[in-house]
Amino acid sequence: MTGRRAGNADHDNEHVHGASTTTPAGHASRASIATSRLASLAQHILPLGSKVSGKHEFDYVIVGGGTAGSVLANRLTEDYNVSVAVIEGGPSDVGLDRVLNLSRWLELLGSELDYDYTTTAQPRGNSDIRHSRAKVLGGCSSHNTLISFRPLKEDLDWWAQCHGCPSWSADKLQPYGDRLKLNTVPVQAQHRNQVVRDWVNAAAETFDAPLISDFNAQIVHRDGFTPSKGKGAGFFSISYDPYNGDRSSASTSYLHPIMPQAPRGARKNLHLFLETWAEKVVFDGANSKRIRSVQVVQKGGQRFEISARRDVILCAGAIDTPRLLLLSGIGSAADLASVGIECKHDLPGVGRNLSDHPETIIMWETRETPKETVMLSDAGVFLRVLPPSEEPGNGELHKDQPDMMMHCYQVVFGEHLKSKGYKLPEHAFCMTPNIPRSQARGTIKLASANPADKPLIDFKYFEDERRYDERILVEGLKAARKIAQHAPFRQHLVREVAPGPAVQTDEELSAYARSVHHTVYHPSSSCKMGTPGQIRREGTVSALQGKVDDEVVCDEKNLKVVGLQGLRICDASVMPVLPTINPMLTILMVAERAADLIKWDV
Ligand SMILES: Cc1cc2nc3c(=O)[nH]c(=O)nc-3n(C[C@H](O)[C@H](O)[C@H](O)COP(=O)(O)OP(=O)(O)OC[C@H]3O[C@@H](n4cnc5c(N)ncnc54)[C@H](O)[C@@H]3O)c2cc1C
Repeated sequence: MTGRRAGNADHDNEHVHGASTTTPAGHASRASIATSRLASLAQHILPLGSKVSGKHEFDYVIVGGGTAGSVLANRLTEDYNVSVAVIEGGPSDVGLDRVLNLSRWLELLGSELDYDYTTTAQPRGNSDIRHSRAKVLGGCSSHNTLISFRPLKEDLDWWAQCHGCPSWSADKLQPYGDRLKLNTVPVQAQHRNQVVRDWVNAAAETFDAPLISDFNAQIVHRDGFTPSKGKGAGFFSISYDPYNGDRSSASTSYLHPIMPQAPRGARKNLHLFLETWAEKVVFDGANSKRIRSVQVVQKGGQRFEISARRDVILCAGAIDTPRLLLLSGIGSAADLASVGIECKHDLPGVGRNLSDHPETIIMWETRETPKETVMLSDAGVFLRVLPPSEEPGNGELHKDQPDMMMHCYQVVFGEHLKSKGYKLPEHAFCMTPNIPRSQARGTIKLASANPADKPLIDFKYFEDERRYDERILVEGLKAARKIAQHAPFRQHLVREVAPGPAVQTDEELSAYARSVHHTVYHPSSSCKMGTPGQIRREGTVSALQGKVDDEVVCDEKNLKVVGLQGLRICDASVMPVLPTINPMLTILMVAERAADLIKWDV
């Protein structure tokens, strides 16, 4: 099995396509469709508070029914006097087994439910990475692996102390983790196989790292990785139903209970525009700094505007939120001019500061593939591989925190090995060292003024000034080899397939690591929040430190786009830097807190 497979024909979701794209204008024709399911779906097309005269107007318009968007849609509609529209590019996930069954996640990559972005050429990295981004209700939480970590205290305090975000310190954001609706539990006993059990023990014993039985309990209640100085190994916590393997995604947790099929029926103040693409945000004719509506186009080609009495909230993710802003004339005036778009609001930070967690891979041939698993990558290890003095920028805060993390895969996870000429075995075990605090910062720019053209995504992998990123991967590969020597785990391994025993020096390991590297699929920070006018305390380019940070896109107090009214952002793009851990729960928590800020209209 490689990382990608073409998706099946989507016969399992046809029942939601038509109804889900219904608009108020199309109400009568849709209601006549002769199925009770569609009739019930049609009920919530006339939300309280909206005008029905063919004009689509709501209190809030959320662009993107993904991870963060689902939380906001739920929380804002808790007040039945408030109407909310969600504009989602993909279909509903209701009834889609290959989405709802977590073990089938690999089938979704590269399918029609994936925007499947590519990158620009990466001179120091791998130019062949395809960045999956889900095109379905629930967004990436509907096709990811649902590994679920609460953020480290040190990461949130880093936002507060070093990145101009005092409102998002650990004491302010961490309590929102207790409010999350997902069912997050450590991988259950029936899903733990002997190979991964042996690997977890080998990792812990090799590095004298504690065995962690519940990562989130450790992070929230036991001082995280501080007592072990950045080390820990264990089975992950995953958001799933251990009984049947179903996803517990943002959609199943926050939207399904308030959609028409829910036992208690739909919230009538929630309107889902599915398979509807937001092309741009539209300025108010009478106020050049106020956003009035969103121009959308539906699958059938119907184009119209959806207006917000209060706010448009962009939740389209770290790639599509900056793309949408740029297409709307909000961004760097020079960059917009270069593609022939009139600049309506000069905001240079849009699409800058793009970050990711790059990972590399080391693979061994094994004799067989174990059967028990949640989703093929059930455990991980955190380590400290460089001395604290090497920690870039914020050494004090992160001196006792991990600087390298590895997932394991109990299958042949070899997309980039194959394309680089490695012959892949039938059975394999892989370790994938990644860079929790990568120093590379990239950009998202438009290729043209045509909204249909995919953007130019340049992560600038391994271009950081200090070459910190590649050193973490080199040390990660060495750590993986040490784990592989530990009994009884080593008895599962036949031979090292990639990079292979001939690759030994740091230079060789770095060249290999970078040539086959992949992504943990965590693009973020491309419309970062901060304090307008803040001075940069740290950054990857030393010459910019001490200068006013012109990359702030939204105000950390309220997530409003700097200099505009009626426009907020809430998704992975606002995090000023990625947290050390896999970010989904952090993004959900940001959305939970954003809902409060919006309700209180800060
Ligand atoms: C394969 C994969 C595995 C991952 N595994 C994990 C993991 O195990 N643990 C973890 O913590 N993180 C994981 N991640 C990362 C995590 O899922 C994402 O960081 C997170 O879900 C992003 O949330 P978001 O709200 O920013 O965006 P999304 O969840 O991507 O939501 C954006 C939504 O906006 C919609 N949209 C975009 N543009 C438009 C437009 N113009 N008009 C209308 N709709 C639009 C999209 O269809 C989508 O539904 C993984 C990601 C991937 C891709």
